[in-house]
Amino acid sequence: MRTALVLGTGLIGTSAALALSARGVKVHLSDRDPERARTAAALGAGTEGEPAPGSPVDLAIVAVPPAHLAATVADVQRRGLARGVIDVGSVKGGPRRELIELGGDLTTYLGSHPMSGREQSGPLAATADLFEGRPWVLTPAQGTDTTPGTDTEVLNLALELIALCGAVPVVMDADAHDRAVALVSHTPQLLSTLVAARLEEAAETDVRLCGQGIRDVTRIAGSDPGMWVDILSANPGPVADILAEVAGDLETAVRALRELDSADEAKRADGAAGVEALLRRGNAGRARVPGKHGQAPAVYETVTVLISDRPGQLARIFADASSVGVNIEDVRIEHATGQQAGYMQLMVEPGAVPVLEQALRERGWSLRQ
Ligand SMILES: NC(=O)c1ccc[n+]([C@@H]2O[C@H](COP(=O)([O-])OP(=O)(O)OC[C@H]3O[C@@H](n4cnc5c(N)ncnc54)[C@H](O)[C@@H]3O)[C@@H](O)[C@H]2O)c1
Ligand SMILES: O=C(O)C(=O)C[C@]1(C(=O)O)C=C[C@@H](O)C=C1
Repeated sequence: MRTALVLGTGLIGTSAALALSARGVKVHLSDRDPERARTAAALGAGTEGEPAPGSPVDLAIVAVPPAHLAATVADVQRRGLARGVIDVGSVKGGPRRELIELGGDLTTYLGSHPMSGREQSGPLAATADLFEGRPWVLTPAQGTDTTPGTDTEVLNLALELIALCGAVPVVMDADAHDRAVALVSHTPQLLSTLVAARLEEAAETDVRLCGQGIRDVTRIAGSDPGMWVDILSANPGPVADILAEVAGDLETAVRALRELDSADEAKRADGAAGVEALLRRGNAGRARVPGKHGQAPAVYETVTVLISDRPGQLARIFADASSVGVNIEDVRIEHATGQQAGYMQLMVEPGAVPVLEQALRERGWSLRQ
C-alpha cells in the first residue's frame, strides 16, 4: 500500500494514520470538523485534505461514528476517491445492510473492526501503537446470486493495513461478529456505566474512598455517550439478550445475599454457597480472557490452500471456514510466480485443523500437504 485516505480523524482514524505514516504510507486526512484533520496532521499522521480528483488512493479507511459509516463509504465510492474502502466501526451487520440500501459497491468495500480503543475520543487521544497485538476483525462478504463478494484486492489491502498496524487479523461473519461483541464489548460497557452511575448521587465521604477496584471497573464508563448510543442502536437485540441473562444472575446474587443476612443458620449456609458459586463462575470466565495477542503469542497451525487469482476466492474460503465455526487467527498469501494462482496459509488453533481441512476438501479446495 502506497497511499491511504482516512475519513474521520478521531481516536481510531488518527491512530491508524499515525501507524501507516510511520511505515512510509502517504496518508490523506479528512474530517467533517476541519480542526480535527488539522490536529491529526500536526501530530504527524499525514496531510490534511482529500486526494486530487482522478488520483484515487489505494485504501480509504472510514473511521466515523457508526450512524455515518455507510453513507461515508458510499460517498467515497461514488466520488472514486479510493480503489478499496474499509470501515472500522464497532458494529458490522447494520452498516453493511445500509450500504446495500444506498446502492454501494460491496466488491470494493470490506467491513472491519479493530478490537482496541480507549474511553477518550479525538485525535489527541490517538497513538501509533494502539492496535499492536490486538485482534482486528474482517468481515468479507461471500458473493451470492444477488449480492457480489469482496474483491481479493481489497481483502489484501486490508490485511496489509492490519500488518502495518501490528494487529492480528480475525475473519468472521458480520452478524456473528455483532453477537460476539455484544458479549465482550457492548455489555461490559453498559455494566461499567451502571456501576459508575451509582456514584452520581453518592455522598462525598463515600466517593473519596474509591480505590483501584472501582477504577478498573469504571474506566470505560468515561466513554463518549453519543458514540455509544450509535453503537448500541446498531446492536440492540444481542446486547439486550445478554443483559437479560446478567439480570438473572443479579437476582440470584440478591437472593443469596438476603439469605446471608438471615437469622436462620441453614439459610445463611445456602446464601454463602450461592455467593461462592457466582464468584467461582467469575474466576472461570476471567481465566478465559486472552492475553493481548502480542504479549502471549498463541501457537497456531497452518493449513495451506491453493487459490486461483479470481475475484471472491478469499471471501469464499473465509466463509467456508466460518461455516464450520473455525476462527482464522492469521493469514498469509504466497503468490506463485508467473501463475494466476497462489497459496493461502490459514493459521488456526491446532484443534481446528482436522475440521477445517475436512470442510475445505468437501467444498472443493485443494490443500497442500
Ligand atoms: N473508541 C473506540 O474504542 C473504538 C474502537 C474500535 C472501533 N471504533 C469505531 O471507530 C469509529 C470511530 O470512533 P472513534 O473512537 O475514533 O471516534 P472519535 O469521536 O474519536 O472520532 C470520530 C471522528 O469522525 C468525525 N466525523 C463524524 N461524522 C463524520 C462524517 N460524516 N464525515 C467525516 N468525519 C466525520 C468526527 O468529527 C470525529 O473526528 C466508530 O465507528 C467506532 O465505532 C471505536
Ligand atoms: O479499551 C477501551 O476503552 C474499549 O472500550 C475498547 C473497545 C472494547 O470494548 O474493547 C470498545 C469499543 C470498540 O468497538 C472496540 C474496543
